Amino acid sequence: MTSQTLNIPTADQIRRAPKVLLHDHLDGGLRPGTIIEIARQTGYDGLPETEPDKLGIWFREAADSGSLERYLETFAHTCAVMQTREALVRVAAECAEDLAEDGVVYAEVRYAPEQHLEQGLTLEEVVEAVNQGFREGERRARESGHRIRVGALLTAMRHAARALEIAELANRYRDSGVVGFDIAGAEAGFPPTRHLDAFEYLKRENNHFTIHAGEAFGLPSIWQALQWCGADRLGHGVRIIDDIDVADDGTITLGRLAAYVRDKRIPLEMCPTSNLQTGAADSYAEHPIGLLRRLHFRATVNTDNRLMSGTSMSREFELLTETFGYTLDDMQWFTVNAMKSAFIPFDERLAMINDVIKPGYAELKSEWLFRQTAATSGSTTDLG
Ligand SMILES: O=c1[nH]cnc2c1ncn2[C@@H]1O[C@H](CO)[C@@H](O)[C@H]1O
Ligand SMILES: [Zn+2]
Repeated sequence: MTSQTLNIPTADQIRRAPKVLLHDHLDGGLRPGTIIEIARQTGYDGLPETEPDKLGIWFREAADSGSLERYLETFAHTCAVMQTREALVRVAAECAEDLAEDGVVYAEVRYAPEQHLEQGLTLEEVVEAVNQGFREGERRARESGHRIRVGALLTAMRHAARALEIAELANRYRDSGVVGFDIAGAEAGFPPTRHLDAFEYLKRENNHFTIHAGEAFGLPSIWQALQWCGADRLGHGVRIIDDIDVADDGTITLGRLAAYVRDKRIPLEMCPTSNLQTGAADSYAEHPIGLLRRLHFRATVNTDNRLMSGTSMSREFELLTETFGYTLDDMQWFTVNAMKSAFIPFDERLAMINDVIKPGYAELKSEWLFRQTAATSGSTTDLG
């Protein structure tokens, strides 16, 4: 047996390993208890449950519908309690804290400012409140011994018509906590080219954006996102699998689009559990991430919506480890892929890889080596 096949991480090692998250929705990751408290404070009486455990289960079950449209209906409740400055600061701070606690060292967290204006906040006030929350959460995480950096991605809703306005907002705050732009929401019937003006604007500004594509709709959506809109990354992108042919004898042939995605190292923000819930994949074992990793696509692992999917970065890696037998080396590969694909400047990404990620994994691997040596020399030392 080689070390490759042996250094499968334990759940505890997965949690302690430095992780990088590129695709996480702020309004998809609230603590159930927080939703209940803010609903009480602000007089929102539409919650389906008023006890935290039950509410958490309700979100997971309601999101487990097999359809993206139904999955998205659950966000009405989280957005309803994210309409005041105080609520946004709190939710963002808790998001940063929760991610740090889970071992995430760098995260890009997205939300749609246009969904937080119901009680009179302006777009700018929304962005500033969320930024304040992220800074507060980073500080609290540091105090409890965790190190995390969080950048915001501003999302425009693809069924609406505010993409250019939101892209301009992202550009205005690019040196103050906002690292890029995204579009989200129902995919079928809302092609990314509807928002071409926003993407062209951002390109002229040398700014960065990702596009949810190839989740609930197939190759045409991915093709438009890349070749018409010029996306730097793909949110999900799982349907790229439709352009990869695996013959009975195992021969693999990439179509032109899949070859382009791999050749150009286009990052795929993959979210396995979310994909199972919306019907974009049938099981973990059949999730395209297995094949895409083997073919060396620039695949990354993400949570999408921790509340609706009942997940975390550690949980996603545990599931992948159980399914595909991934080792610490695989986990490091996904993590370095993600860090390389982040929207912060190159020198800062490099510093994260060299100063945080590589030393973190080296330490975990040395624990494993030490345990192997102890085992072969008959020692019973338990390294915990
Ligand atoms: O997986 C997804 N696909 C498409 N849209 C999504 C997904 N998850 C969340 N949102 C949408 O993005 C908005 C801003 O965060 C959320 O309110 C939700 O409507
Ligand atoms: Zn998403």
